[in-house]
Amino acid sequence: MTDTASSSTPVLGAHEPENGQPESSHAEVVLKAQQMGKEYKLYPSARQRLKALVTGGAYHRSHWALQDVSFELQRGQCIGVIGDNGAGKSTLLKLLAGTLQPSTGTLERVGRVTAILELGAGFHPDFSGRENLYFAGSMIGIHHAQMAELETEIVEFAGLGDAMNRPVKTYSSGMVVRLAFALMTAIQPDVLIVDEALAVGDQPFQKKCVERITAFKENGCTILFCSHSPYHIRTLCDTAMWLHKGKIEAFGQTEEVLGAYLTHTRILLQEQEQAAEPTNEGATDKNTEGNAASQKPTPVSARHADAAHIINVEVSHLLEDKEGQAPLLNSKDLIVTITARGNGAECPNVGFMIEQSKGVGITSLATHEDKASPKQLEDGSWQSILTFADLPLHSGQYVISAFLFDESGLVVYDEWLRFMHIRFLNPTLMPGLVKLPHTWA
Ligand SMILES: Nc1ncnc2c1ncn2[C@@H]1O[C@H](COP(=O)(O)OP(=O)(O)OP(=O)(O)O)[C@@H](O)[C@H]1O
Repeated sequence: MTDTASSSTPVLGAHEPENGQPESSHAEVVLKAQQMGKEYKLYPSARQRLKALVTGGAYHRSHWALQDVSFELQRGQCIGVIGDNGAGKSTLLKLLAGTLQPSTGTLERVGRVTAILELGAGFHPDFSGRENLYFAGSMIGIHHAQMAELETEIVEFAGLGDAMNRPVKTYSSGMVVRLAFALMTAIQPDVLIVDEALAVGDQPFQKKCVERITAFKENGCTILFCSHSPYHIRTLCDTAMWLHKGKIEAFGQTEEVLGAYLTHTRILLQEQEQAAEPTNEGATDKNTEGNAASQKPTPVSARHADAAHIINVEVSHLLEDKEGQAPLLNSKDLIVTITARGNGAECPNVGFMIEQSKGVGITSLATHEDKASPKQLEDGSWQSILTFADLPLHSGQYVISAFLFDESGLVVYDEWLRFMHIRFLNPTLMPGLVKLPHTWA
């Protein structure tokens, strides 16, 4: 694959203020992207690429790694960038670092931007670690005299001992990370961009890096941090950006965005597992055929031709479906309004059940059990509004059912079995299914 928009890509990069803009501690916004996009041009062969260069013709296929990305970063913010493989994270970081140019849109940056991207690629493999400090340092604007002052501190942080005098090509990837991180963070930048660097180092070194990043942040440095590790994102970042297929899917408080992303990954995993398993679910549950259409709320008439009694079940605060996903409950409270018709003047009872999407039951409730009869409406129908305040479920996908019983609660008149799938995001991320009432002593 080729990128015609970029020339050779310096991967350890630090950039001085652009447009002659002075570094200012008053400027709150340090990075501003507007409708930024990145197109990679893919040529079927080197010959086609050459032909395109010579003739100016279009012999490529476009691949938009990023599209319509707009956001602002403020001084002192620490942003975690998350997303599936190929979502566009590295491309975004390279654009922000200035090692790639956007194909569309604009990017404004203030101050010194330092990026730790593909580690070690800025080092000369035949030079020793120590020589590389001067070599790679000069490429990021640290001149010889300044490096002589910084050298001791960098060598100490890297903790490579005598290996500093060996050629970098003999280093393990962990050793390269140590050297690169120590060098790139020797001078605090205004914006620090880190792409997965911490995933390579060992635990004690990761801790040192986290401490340095935290200290930078406290000193007002803006940090962009791409990682597949929810732990690191949560520890370091106050804000998170979820990139999905080259677009911003969510941007906001870390817990919320991470929660949404983890739910997405769990659902993906579940779908992959289901696709891998031979399924006989259809035999056990005729109402959930496992396709996206069966997960959408459907009017009763379409659902059960013979369901004469339950007129409507409405769940409040549901966000619209996205790409065939179950709708998302956009509230901490689950509020369900069940409207039903009884038998003549009889006051019926209604029931409600929540299950995990795979059919693991969580709770079943009924008005006759709770001694909470439905209220009669003017048109003669009956209505119950069920509220689960501060829903104690963990993030995940759930399926709900509604039932209509007779006055005694013994006869089932009608049922909407697993008629609606919903997703719920609990901002607190904990493993498990439900947060049980509890006390600590
Ligand atoms: N130089 C390139 N030429 C063509 N396509 C590219 C190039 N670099 C990346 N891509 C494509 O752009 C998309 C985004 O890639 P990118 O590396 O930014 O994703 P990512 O989110 O960092 O993925 P990962 O988590 O796997 O590192 C992918 O489809 C990738 O195949």
